[in-house]
Amino acid sequence: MERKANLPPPPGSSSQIRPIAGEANLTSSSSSSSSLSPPDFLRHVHAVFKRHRPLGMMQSNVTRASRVLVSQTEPSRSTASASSISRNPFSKTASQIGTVVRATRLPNVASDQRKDDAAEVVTTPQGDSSLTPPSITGTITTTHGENMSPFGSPKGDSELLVDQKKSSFSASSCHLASPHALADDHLKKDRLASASNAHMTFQSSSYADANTRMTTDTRMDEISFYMGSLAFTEGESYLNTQAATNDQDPMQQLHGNVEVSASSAKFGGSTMLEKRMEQCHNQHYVEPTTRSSVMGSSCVTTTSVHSGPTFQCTRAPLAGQTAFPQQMSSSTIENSSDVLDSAPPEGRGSVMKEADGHQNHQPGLHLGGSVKEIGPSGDANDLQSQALPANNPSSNMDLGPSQSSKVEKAPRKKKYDPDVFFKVNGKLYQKLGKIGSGGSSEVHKVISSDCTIYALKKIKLKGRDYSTAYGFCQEIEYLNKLKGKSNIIQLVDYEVTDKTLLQEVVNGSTTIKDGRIKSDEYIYMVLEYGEIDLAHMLSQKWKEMNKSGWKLDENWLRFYWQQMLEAVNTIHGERIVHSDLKPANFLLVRGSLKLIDFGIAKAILSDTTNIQRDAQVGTLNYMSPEAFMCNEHDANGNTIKCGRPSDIWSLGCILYQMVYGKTPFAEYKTFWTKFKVITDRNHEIVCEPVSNPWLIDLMRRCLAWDRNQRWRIPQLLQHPFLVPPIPQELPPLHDHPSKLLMHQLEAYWDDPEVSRLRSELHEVVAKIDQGQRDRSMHVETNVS
Ligand SMILES: Nc1ncnc2c1ncn2[C@@H]1O[C@H](COP(=O)(O)OP(=O)(O)OP(=O)(O)O)[C@@H](O)[C@H]1O
Repeated sequence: MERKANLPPPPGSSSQIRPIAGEANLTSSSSSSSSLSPPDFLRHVHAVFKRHRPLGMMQSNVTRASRVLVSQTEPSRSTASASSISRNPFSKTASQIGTVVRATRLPNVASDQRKDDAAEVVTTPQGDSSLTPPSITGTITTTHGENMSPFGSPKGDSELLVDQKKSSFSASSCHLASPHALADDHLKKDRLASASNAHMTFQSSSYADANTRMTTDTRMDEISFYMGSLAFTEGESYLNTQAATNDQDPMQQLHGNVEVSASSAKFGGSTMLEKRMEQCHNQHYVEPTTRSSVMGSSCVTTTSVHSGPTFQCTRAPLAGQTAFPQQMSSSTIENSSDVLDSAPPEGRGSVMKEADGHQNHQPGLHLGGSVKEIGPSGDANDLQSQALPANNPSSNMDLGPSQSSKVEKAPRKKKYDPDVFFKVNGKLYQKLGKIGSGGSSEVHKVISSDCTIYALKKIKLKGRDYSTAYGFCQEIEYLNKLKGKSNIIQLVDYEVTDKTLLQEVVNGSTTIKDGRIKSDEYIYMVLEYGEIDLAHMLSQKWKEMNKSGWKLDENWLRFYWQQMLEAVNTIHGERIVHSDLKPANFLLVRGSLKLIDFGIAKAILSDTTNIQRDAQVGTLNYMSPEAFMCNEHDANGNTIKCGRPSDIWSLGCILYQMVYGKTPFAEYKTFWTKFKVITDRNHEIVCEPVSNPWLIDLMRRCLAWDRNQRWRIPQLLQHPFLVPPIPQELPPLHDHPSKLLMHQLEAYWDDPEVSRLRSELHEVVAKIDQGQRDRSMHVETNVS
């Protein structure tokens, strides 16, 4: 993004994670923010206009393993099989899904072949991206002493977001609510700003940066800091569109502002709201409105110069809720110009909808929350019922009786700056930075109008043939199938912009055999956002270990290994083989690993049938022998197929990497040397001794050359490395620790090294026993 440099810096440096404030901090930050006097506040605003924010660190520096796409060896075969079955990737039943066979993903091998060694954990990561933010709980005390209970949210960052918003909200409510009860400084602020006719609409959210997360103790001065970038950056489109509202009906503008005030006033009292409503209706004047907005990496800010200071804040909807009634800031934006739709994103997808997804707004939801809250009568429903018909953006303006007499204007064509926003199904997502890219896609961190952070995967279709593009859509199918599975990244929304492809997908067949997509078409996928992937975590871990000389942390390993197994078990249970398991495809989301990237996943036709690939794909360092030889024939003339065991092999490679810091075939640098050694059944994988011999056993179970010898996930979950055997007989507690140790060592009876240690220990224990006997005899003698 060309405008990166103009954004303010993230809340912490790229290499630091700011500590998350606890409850006390939240409270105090709320109040501190609210106590910032207007001159201070404005000074901060001015000051930050001069500051710059490097966003470059949003993009990962860690080199990653990349998938290799090898040209289809037997395309006709797979095509044939595909043609005989339903190929609708959006079909819902397991049997239908099982019949889907994907077309060759990328026809051009050379152009898509990527570096494959990059994921070695010793690569230098972006140093600061490995920390997992703790989720925040606690209550926030508003300026009115209300305790706002924390929101538990299952969404990516929403816990943090919500808390931050509440924190900001408390600051905002102090301006609007119960003006009579306001502290002097608040009154001064209000007057001062009113005198200058400065209406400031403030919308704030916090969310994680790619590398650091904004803590909940963000103060008003920090928030104003972020506001600084608004005049220079992405907010331009807002600025323009918001400013364009000057030609709107003045009453609409007034009502828009009144509504904001009112919504905020809800939290503390309505006196000021009523006064303002009255003022608006009686005076029939309007100030020229100038607005600008920015969403920096940690804050969304909207300012508008209008009448009276108003701070407002949104709260992100939680899963299961439709929208927050307090979603006023986005509503305000929507009021005047381009809309950040406040409708909850869950469960929407364009592919099954009409192709005109862009116009498929849900106007009732733009201001639904606010309208409910602020009917002049005070009845939450009276304005809701006045919602204008769909696709009429001005419906959001329908805020009071005075409007009904106005002449309706033609709906304004909504514009947005594509450099700043992505639009998916009519919903805008502001770009916050690129967080990754793969062979066929780029992934951006984005923020929605409800201040939720998402990852937006954008797959470029231009130049692809239709069958390849159709294949891309399968990722959507799998993610839909895996909806609700806690260890799989969740798909929130998606859109296929190419109408022909869309039609193909809806029809469930690729009728267009030839021809490429010529125009700029994309597949957009809005995904739950992951803070860091396992590749980064590993490199961070190894850096720490190298620095401190620590040995492998077995419990750390167990913790994540088990989660990886469970995630893969989930997809295998759904008859899906991932086919591209590698550390970069495990994302940490709120402390748990989740599986991503089903771009080359395959459905298993039945439990007894393996997948026959139409292309060799995967990431070389993690590719199983059979993946290299897929579609070839073995010594008995059988076709070599890939299935669940192929994923087990990849898991074995990841485990090996976690243990040794490199993949088992890392030293073989070229494709051909890798191919040769991996497909050689006599090649012995070197496993250096480690402190826990079960670990070596575990790796061997996963990396058995013969796929039939590899353990399945249920077995792996019971492997003694994860579930250490409990000694049959526990020694009495008063026994010497050496005896306890001996009992524990008995669990490892088959390890020669352990049995040597055990016999040594046995001698020690015998001596201890003898010593104890001698001592007790001595005591007895003395006593007698
Ligand atoms: N939901 C997400 N949250 C955060 N980061 C993500 C998310 N999805 C993807 N990424 C980042 O983007 C990178 C590329 O995404 P993904 O693997 O889905 O794309 P791809 O084109 O299939 O890549 P590849 O060809 O390497 O498999 C990931 O490695 C990860 O770092």
